[in-house]
Amino acid sequence: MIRRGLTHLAVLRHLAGLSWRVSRAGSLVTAAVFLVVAFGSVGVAQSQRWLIDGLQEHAHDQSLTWLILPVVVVAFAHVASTIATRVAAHLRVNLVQKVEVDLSEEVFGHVARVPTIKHLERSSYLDRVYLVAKGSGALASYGWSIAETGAAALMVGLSVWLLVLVHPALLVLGLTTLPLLVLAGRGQSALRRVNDECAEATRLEANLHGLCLDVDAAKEIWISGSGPELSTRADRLWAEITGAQRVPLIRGTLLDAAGWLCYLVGLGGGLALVAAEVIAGQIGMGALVLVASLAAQLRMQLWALRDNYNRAAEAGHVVGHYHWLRDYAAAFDDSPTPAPERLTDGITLDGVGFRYSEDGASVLRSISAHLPAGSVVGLVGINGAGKSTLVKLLTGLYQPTSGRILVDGKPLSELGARSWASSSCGVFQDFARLQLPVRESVGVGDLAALDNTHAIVRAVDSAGASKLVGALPDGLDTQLGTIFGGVDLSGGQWQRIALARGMMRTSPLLLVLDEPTAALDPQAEHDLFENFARHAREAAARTGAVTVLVSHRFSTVSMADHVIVIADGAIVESGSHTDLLESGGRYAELYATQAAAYAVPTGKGNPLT
Ligand SMILES: Nc1ncnc2c1ncn2[C@@H]1O[C@H](COP(=O)(O)OP(=O)(O)OP(=O)(O)O)[C@@H](O)[C@H]1O
Repeated sequence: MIRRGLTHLAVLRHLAGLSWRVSRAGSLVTAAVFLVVAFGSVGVAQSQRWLIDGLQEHAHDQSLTWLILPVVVVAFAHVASTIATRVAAHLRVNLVQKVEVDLSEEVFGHVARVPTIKHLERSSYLDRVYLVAKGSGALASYGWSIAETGAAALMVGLSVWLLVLVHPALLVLGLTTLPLLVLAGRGQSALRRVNDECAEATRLEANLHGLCLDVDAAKEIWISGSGPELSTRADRLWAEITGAQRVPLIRGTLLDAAGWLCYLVGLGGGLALVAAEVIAGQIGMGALVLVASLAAQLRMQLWALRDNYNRAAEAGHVVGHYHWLRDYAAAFDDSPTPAPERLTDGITLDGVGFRYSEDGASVLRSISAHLPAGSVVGLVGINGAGKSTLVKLLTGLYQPTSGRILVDGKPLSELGARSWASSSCGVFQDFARLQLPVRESVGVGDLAALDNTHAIVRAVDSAGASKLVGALPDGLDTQLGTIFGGVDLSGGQWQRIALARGMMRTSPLLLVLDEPTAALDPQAEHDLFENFARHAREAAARTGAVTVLVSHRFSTVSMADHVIVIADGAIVESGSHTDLLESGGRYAELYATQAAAYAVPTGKGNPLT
């Protein structure tokens, strides 16, 4: 409980800092106007009482000069309160919007700075990231919502106090406001719980609708005619979500109505009591006007208090998710030992096992192998054998569930995922099509060299993409992709751009090529490997880099120094291409099947050596 309170305080301090940073003057002026609003409405009621009491006191005076001051004060209080309320709302919205922009950047910054991908592949993590991103608007106004809740509570308190001054029994009217506040909060918190539970369904619904607008999915959706079905499924999900929200919404409305009923009974009783006192001559007419005026204001103040409280509670709920994300990202900040400058021994897999979730099946089992510094290692296996998963572990995107990976004898887990990520480069089978100008789409492969045209041209050349880029209307400055009015590329051309991106780093310790040539024609593949061979040799000479090559094409795999065959998550064979062919095992079997199907040439020339 105390820890939770401290967490909320820390987040509030952080938000105040953000607000101060985006606009000092705005923060100060908003706070000042906000105080005027907080005390303004009580001032209005009090000045009205002063005016009415004055009327009774001077009932027999001929001169009306005493009236000037109270009338001016009442008019001023009204005008000031109305203007200040509008100005405060405007200033607040303006300030909160600016804070929200910073906060959203921060949230996506946290997501981007996590060097692993578990949080992007696990639905429970994605739900929380989604809830933080969706709630950043509420979170940005957390401080103001609390302050406005406090101010509204103060106004309610002052109004009740003025009522008690008229007659102590009116305290009961004040007490009748409590059920309204307590009951309204209950309904909202039940709704928040349902929204959390529906986070996955909400993401799925948005995803299904998004598919209908996705240019890559459009072809399949159109040919299969699945568009209406996808839309129906999305609508069904939406109906489920709104159905789940219905019960807490109805419950909340009923509780709200019960709270207001309680207040109205108190108000009726209070007005009747004061009217009786006025008739009996116990108190003045001004008191009745004050009670009527305060009762009207109290209703507005209660609305404000309830709404602000709900907003603050909503933001407070997001704090938990926000803090989780911050902690999760910060856990990767410590890099006790940076990655070495170069590899001397290589990378060792020591009994590595892995499963994607605690209750899921083992995807890798007891993998032990040594990948010598400067070598090219091929990974072979049928679909789903575990090759890409092993690559994810080698690049530090996931931690092994059992066993360890050693880099020059040091556990990879101790190197710090970020440091190791910046020492790795590569291309993955599900490469990204970054719809940016070519120089950026390639340059982001090494952020430090993003403005280095020479480095970008070299990478484009290494990926065999010079001819492609030369033919584009603005060369390196050509915008890629049609979403932003640029040029679209073929699958193989996109893959070359991804390859160029993967070749931006010139001194990596680990090069990964996971199905790098799947979309390339045979000539392009041959050219690419000649270029790649040069890149790998240079990297091996400079840093002792290990190259891991995943491919279903045996003409490609045969270029590796060492081949590891994986089946059902375990190593079933390893050795050189020649040795494995001679041993007549699993590798030879797969090779023969492919040779029969595609007539693979049997030449053993290896451009990597
Ligand atoms: N993010 C994930 N969450 C859960 N299971 C996964 C995930 N990614 C892969 N798997 C499972 O892990 C197993 C191995 O997948 P992996 O992608 O490593 O195989 P692969 O050998 O690279 O296959 P392919 O040749 O088809 O690329 C498969 O059964 C797959 O369903």
